[in-house]
Amino acid sequence: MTERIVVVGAALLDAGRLLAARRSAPPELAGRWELPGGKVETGERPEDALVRELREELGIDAEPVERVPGEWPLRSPYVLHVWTARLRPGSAAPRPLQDHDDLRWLTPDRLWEVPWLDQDVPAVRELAARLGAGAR
Ligand SMILES: Nc1nc2c([nH]c(=O)n2[C@H]2C[C@H](O)[C@@H](COP(=O)(O)OP(=O)(O)OP(=O)(O)O)O2)c(=O)[nH]1
Repeated sequence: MTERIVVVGAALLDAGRLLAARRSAPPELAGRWELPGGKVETGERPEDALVRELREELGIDAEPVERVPGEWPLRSPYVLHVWTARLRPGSAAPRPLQDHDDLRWLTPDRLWEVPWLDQDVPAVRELAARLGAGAR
């Protein structure tokens, strides 16, 4: 059996808004929106992977808050785990430095205004429920 690899995605929240990031690569994912993050490396704690990826991709200093219960399948062997996170005091504002070419802070009523990656929709639905947003 192929080993599964955890991808940590951040539900970065600020003033009740969720940060969505538009992928710039690879071509099959470009133009679709996702939760910023990336693969957990061998021996790395998921929270540490999240902080590392958010620093690399967005230039921010983030604090993981809690794991959102659940696990969502991505392209094999990857599975998505989601953690809520917030900006630490003094952090720079997020910028699309790597992997993304646009960012948007979405209020709960606008969560579905961006074309999420198909495989992210169940996780975003879970976040919508937690944020008290409308269903889709
Ligand atoms: N970060 C992230 N990746 C996602 C999401 N949904 C989804 O299918 N993926 C896929 C895209 C990639 O195939 C894989 C994560 O790759 P990545 O490119 O973000 O991770 P990474 O920085 O660790 O990768 P690498 O370039 O160092 O190999 O998971 C999502 O919401 N967030």
